[in-house]
Amino acid sequence: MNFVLGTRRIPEKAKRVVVLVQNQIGEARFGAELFRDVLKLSVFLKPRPPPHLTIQGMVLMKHVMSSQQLSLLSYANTCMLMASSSVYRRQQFLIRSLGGGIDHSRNMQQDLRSVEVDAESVIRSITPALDPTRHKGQAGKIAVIGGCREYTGAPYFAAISALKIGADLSHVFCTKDAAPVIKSYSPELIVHPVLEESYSVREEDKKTISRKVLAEVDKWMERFDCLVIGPGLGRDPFLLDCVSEIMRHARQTNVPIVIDGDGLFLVTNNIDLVSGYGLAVLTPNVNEYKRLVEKVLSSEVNDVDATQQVLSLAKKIGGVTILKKGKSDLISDGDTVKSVSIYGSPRRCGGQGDILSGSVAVFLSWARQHIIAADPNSNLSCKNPAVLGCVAGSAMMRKAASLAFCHKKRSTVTGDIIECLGESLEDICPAT
Ligand SMILES: NC(=O)C1=CN([C@@H]2O[C@H](COP(=O)(O)OP(=O)(O)OC[C@H]3O[C@@H](n4cnc5c(N)ncnc54)[C@H](OP(=O)(O)O)[C@@H]3O)[C@@H](O)[C@H]2O)[C@@H](O)CC1
Ligand SMILES: Nc1ncnc2c1ncn2[C@@H]1O[C@H](COP(=O)(O)OP(=O)(O)OP(=O)(O)O)[C@@H](O)[C@H]1O
Ligand SMILES: [Mg+2]
Repeated sequence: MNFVLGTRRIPEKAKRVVVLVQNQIGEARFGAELFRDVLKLSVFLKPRPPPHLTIQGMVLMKHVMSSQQLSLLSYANTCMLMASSSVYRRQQFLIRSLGGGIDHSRNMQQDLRSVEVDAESVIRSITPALDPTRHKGQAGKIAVIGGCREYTGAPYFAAISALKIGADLSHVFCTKDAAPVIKSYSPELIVHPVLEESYSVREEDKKTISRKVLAEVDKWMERFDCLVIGPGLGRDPFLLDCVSEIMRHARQTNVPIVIDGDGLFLVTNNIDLVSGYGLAVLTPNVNEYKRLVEKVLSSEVNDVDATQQVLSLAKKIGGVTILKKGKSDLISDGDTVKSVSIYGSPRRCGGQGDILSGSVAVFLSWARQHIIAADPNSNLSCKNPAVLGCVAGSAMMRKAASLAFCHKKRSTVTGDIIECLGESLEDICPAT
C-alpha cells in the first residue's frame, strides 16, 4: 500500500513512503535516507513539491507509527525542510504540538546529529580557492605506493582520483613490471618503477635493494603532502618489508599516510607502524575491518554498536583515524565519531575504495593547510585534518558514485565514477 506524504487521502497502514523533496538538497536527501534506513520504509524521491504537503503527512503519520518512529520521522522531516526555511517554523510548531514523544525525539535528534556530519560544509570550508597567485604544487602533491604484477588498476584509480579532485601532482611508486602498464593508462601520472618483489631479488641482494628502494622514495618524501599506501600493493613479504621502512620514514618527516588495501594487511600484522601517529588514516572495507578488530581488540565485529567499536579501535591504535567503509561510512579518531550516509550507489564494482583513498589524501592535505592557515572565519568544529579529510573524501566519493549511477545504471564502472568527481565537487564548491 502506498503512503504518500503530503496528500490528504492517506491509507492507515503505510508500507511505502513517497518523499516529496527538492532532491538537489543534501539535507533533504539525508532525511529521505533516514526514512529508508531507520523507519524501514521504501522511499521514492519526487522533486519539487509544494512544501506544506510534508507537514500534512506528518500529522497523519502519528496514527500509524510508534513514538520512536515518530521522533525519527520528525528529525527526517526537519532535515528535508532545512532548505525550505519558509515552512521550517511551521514544521517545528507541528513537532512540538505532537506532544508525547517529543522530548524523547529531541534526545534522539541530538544523538543522530552528533554522528551524521554536514560533509558538504566541510568540503566547502577546506577546498582552497583557485587563486592565480598560487604555484604548481600548492594544491597538493600526492604519492601512491602500490601497483604490482597482479594489480595495476587500483594505484591508477587512487592516483588519478587525486588529480581529478584537484591535486597538482600525483606520483605512483610501484614494481618495475607494473610501471609501464600504469604509465600507459595516463600521461598525467608520474610513475616510479622502484619496488621489487621477492621473485626478482636474490637473497644476498635483499639488503642493498631495500636500501636503494628507500633512497628512491626518500628523495621525494618531504615534497609530498600525503602518501596513499596499499592500493594494488600485493602481499609479497620482501616488498612489504620495504614499504614498512617507507612508512617509518614518512612518520619521521610528519607526512600524512592513508593506508588501504594490502597496506592494511601489512599494518594489521604490524600495528606499531601506525600506532600513535595522528596523521595516519586507515580505510578498511568490511573484510579489512574484521581483520583489524580481531587483531587489535581481540573481538568480533559488533554491528549493533558499530559507533562505539570504531571509537575504541581508533583509541586503541593511539588516535589514528579510521574510516570504516560500508552502507554508511563511519569515521573516528578515538575522540569523536562521524558518519557519512548521504548519496551513494547500489553498484559495488571494485575500485571504489581506491577512488576514496586518493580523494581522502587530497582533502586531508587541504584540511591541514586550512587549519595551519588558521582562518578566523572557519566554522569547523573539528580540528583534526585526518577526520576532515575522511569526511570530505567519503562524501565526494559517494556523490560521484551516485551521479555516475544516474547516468550508467548497471553498467557503472569505476572509471565512470572518476569522471563524475569534477562535477560533484563543482556542485558543492563551484570554481569561480
Ligand atoms: N582493478 C584493480 O586493480 C583493483 C585492485 N584491488 C586491490 O586488490 C587487492 C586486494 O583487495 P580486496 O579488497 O580484493 O581484498 P580483501 O579485502 O581481502 O577482499 C577479498 C575478498 O573479501 C571479500 N570481501 C571484500 N569486501 C567485502 C564486503 N564489503 N563484504 C563481504 N565480503 C567482502 C570478498 O570475498 P568473496 O565474496 O569473493 O568470497 C573479496 O573477494 C588490494 O591491493 C586492492 O587494492 C581492489 O582495490 C579492487 C580493484
Ligand atoms: N552498501 C553501500 N552503499 C553505499 N555506498 C557504499 C556501500 N558499501 C561501500 N560503499 C562506498 O563505496 C566506497 C568503497 O567501499 P568498499 O567497501 O567497496 O571498499 P573496497 O572494498 O576497499 O573497494 P575496492 O574494490 O576499491 O578495494 C566507500 O566510499 C563506501 O562509502
Ligand atoms: Mg579496497
